[in-house]
Amino acid sequence: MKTVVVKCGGSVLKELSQSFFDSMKALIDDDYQIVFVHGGGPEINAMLEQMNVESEFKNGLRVTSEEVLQAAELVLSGSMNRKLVRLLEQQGIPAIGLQSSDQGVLQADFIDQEELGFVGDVTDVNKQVLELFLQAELLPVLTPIAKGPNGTVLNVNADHAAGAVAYALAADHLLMVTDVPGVLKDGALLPSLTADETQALIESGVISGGMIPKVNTALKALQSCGHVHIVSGKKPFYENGTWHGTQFNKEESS
Ligand SMILES: Nc1ncnc2c1ncn2[C@@H]1O[C@H](COP(=O)(O)OP(=O)(O)O)[C@@H](O)[C@H]1O
Ligand SMILES: CC(=O)N[C@@H](CCC(=O)OP(=O)(O)O)C(=O)O
Repeated sequence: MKTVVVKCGGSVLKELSQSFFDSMKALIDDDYQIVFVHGGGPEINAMLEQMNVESEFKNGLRVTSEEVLQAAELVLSGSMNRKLVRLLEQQGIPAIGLQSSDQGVLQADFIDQEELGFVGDVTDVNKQVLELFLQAELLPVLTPIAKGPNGTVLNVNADHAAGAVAYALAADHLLMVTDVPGVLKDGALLPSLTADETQALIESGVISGGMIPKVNTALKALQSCGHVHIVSGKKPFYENGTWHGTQFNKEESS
């Protein structure tokens, strides 16, 4: 069985199109098993605004105080996870929502507690739990909240969480679904990128903001995962065995 890890950004969760779900069903028909990891950054921002709590990002990571962590958990597990599971079930795709700190589905360590607070990098994934659900033909839907050391709970960037899951499962494909058709340059889609080309686009500022953790995850994932794609959730991403969006390729050895 081939495995695809799908990361869905908060920017597009509300706008997933019917054609996106048709591509999901096409993958299932072609015998792929799927694990979902979702974000919810914009929704956490909205919640923090309502609470009058300031929030700051450093290198694409949200500085997470205890108060921010509570809001993030509330939004991610209480709202975004529920919405995504229901959407999948409405489409006839049996899914199960998992709060990833439970049973150490995701385990993480602090990145830099002083600088970032309760923010983690995934150190381990409880594959057994995921495999249990996959065997039962239930699509696991994971929050990017991890079990930290000494009873802590850590906020993980959802792109990084998806990369870690793809690595742990030795997934064949990592798909990062966002609100743009892929990596763009001057408005045009770049259908394929090597690591060197991607690095040059970051340095020239063509790739910026939220696209940076995404492409960095893509490059890291290439070390363990055969195929990495950034695609739009508003359009079909897989049709008749063909993948759309930007595909990342290992450098050709010279
Ligand atoms: N070169 C680029 N090509 C496409 N999008 C880019 C690029 N550079 C920056 N971006 C921005 O990255 C955004 C996607 O990242 P983000 O908003 O964090 O998405 P998500 O919530 O899906 O993780 C796009 O909406 C776009 O504004
Ligand atoms: C540490 C960190 O930055 N965590 C992210 C988790 C959600 C996320 O990554 O959501 P998107 O995929 O929609 O950006 C946050 O708090 O926003």
